[in-house]
Amino acid sequence: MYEPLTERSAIELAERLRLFPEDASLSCREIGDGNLNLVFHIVNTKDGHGIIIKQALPYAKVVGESWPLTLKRAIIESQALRTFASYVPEYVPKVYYSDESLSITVMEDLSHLQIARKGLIEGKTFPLLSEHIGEYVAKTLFYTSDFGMNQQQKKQLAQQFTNPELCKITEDLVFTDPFFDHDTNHFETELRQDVEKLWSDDVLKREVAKLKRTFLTKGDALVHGDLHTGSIFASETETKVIDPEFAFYGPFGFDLGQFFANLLLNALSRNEQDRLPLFSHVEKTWEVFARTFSELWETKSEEVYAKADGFLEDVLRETFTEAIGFAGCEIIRRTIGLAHVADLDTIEPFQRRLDAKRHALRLGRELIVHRSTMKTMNEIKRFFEKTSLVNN
Ligand SMILES: Nc1ncnc2c1ncn2[C@@H]1O[C@H](COP(=O)(O)OP(=O)(O)O)[C@@H](O)[C@H]1O
Ligand SMILES: CSC[C@H]1O[C@H](OP(=O)(O)O)[C@H](O)[C@@H]1O
Repeated sequence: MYEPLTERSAIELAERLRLFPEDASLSCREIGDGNLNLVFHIVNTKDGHGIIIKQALPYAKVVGESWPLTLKRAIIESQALRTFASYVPEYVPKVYYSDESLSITVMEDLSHLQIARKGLIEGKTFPLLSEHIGEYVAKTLFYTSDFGMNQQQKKQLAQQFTNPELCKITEDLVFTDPFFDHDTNHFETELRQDVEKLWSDDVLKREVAKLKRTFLTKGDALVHGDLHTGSIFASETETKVIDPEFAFYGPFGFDLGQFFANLLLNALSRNEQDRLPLFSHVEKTWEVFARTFSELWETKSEEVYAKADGFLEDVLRETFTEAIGFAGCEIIRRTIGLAHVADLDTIEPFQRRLDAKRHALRLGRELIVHRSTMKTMNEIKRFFEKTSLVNN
């Protein structure tokens, strides 16, 4: 049954599904710019109305057929979008249709918005981004956790979202390969000395090992699993989170950590005077997350220990520490691992790019190693400045 779609067969599929009026005149373009999947944008040229058909390939697009990858990720993605929509419909695209045998999700066209990473690289700030993402993360985590849903149902949901192949990608590419001399890594020859220093840093490795263990074992809630700024569409007023094919039952701090890291990666690409909006986004995301999660905990939790003195504070503290450590791993892997980010890779001139990447490696390390002693999110700015010192 499965066959990769073409622009022609994607239009035929849209017609068969009757997603447009009978007299529509459809055009289609494959616009996928991610690492893994095909994305078809189909538009009715008569009224400009569009839809998106996303299809998984049986391999990782960025590497090719030599890296086979489960098609099951498409059904995980459509089910995750639907699950998240039940808690935060305003922050996810509508799913119109999905088909497991074709590995497709047909969804709302968000082309009126811009991928946040692209906008941030252009210097935009998206004023509501952190407020929206803080609320999105708080609600999706709380409502899918043992605090916000029936604990028996949670176990069933966790089973449904068992996602071993995609988790393995993260275990390798985020938590392992960048910290060893592995052939998936790639980086500028000029960074070799800095990278080798990292590979021989036993203090760092011990801390990354603990973070990897947390990722492997801690099933707090249904996490998005790949919440970087390329997975977020935004405008001045709207925010939508796409691409949850890495969703699984993971630690509370994971999505926050990925998001913080990608904000900081953008800050690393900017001149000093233009970084403040990114630090503000990090602080605001945490503030909104902690406030929303606490309100839900106090008003909606059915867990008897939710009322235990200090328990909420303990959970928030643990989430905060995890998020900072995960952010450090994500910063390092996006600098020297397999999957880079345009924020760093497009910095010109070359010397400035190298400086920013060295800064990224120092910042990532400090966040990982000192995560337990950090008390407030505004300390991230202090670490950022401390690690920018040229003679560091
Ligand atoms: N709902 C959507 N509306 C408009 N464009 C989309 C939508 N979903 C994805 N895209 C486009 O396709 C690109 C790749 O999508 P993404 O889900 O990130 O794919 P991958 O899983 O391969 O990373 C996005 O960067 C965006 O340009
Ligand atoms: C071989 S997958 C590499 C990388 O790609 C994923 O991101 P995306 O699908 O959003 O481009 C994920 O971050 C993986 O770690």
